[in-house]
Amino acid sequence: MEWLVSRLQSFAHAITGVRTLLEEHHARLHLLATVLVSALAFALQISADDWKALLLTVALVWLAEGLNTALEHLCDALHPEHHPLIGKAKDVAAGSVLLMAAVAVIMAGLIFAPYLAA
Ligand SMILES: Nc1ncnc2c1ncn2[C@@H]1O[C@H](COP(=O)(O)OP(=O)(O)OP(=O)(O)O)[C@@H](O)[C@H]1O
Repeated sequence: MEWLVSRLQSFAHAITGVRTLLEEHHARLHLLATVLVSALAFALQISADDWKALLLTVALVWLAEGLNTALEHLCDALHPEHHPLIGKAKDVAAGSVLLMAAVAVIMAGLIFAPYLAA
């Protein structure tokens, strides 16, 4: 029973983490993009394989954004003062989100183009 309560508490913490992530401006943009892309995929009735590629891409963008946000909070807690390495760490994390978002745009183009052209 104690084990179950502890697992449920961990789950609740994870839900809190998702809510905290959604307070971020960029995460809200990702949410909007996720909803729009999913709506388009439903409307175009894309294949199961295309859904798999799309969901994996969306998940990777969320993973990058979540880790970026976590790292920002960690940096701010551990070293609130300005430091060049903190700046570098934040820039690299933000850069990986940017790269992943660019890949996601290309992926969306590759997936949707054949349906839109048909
Ligand atoms: N403590 C710091 N030391 C050095 N540079 C910093 C520091 N904090 C932020 N920076 C620089 O400012 C940039 C923006 O940092 P910030 O934490 O505001 O991220 P952000 O992506 O603008 O956040 P948000 O998601 O709130 O828009 C960083 O990428 C980094 O270049």
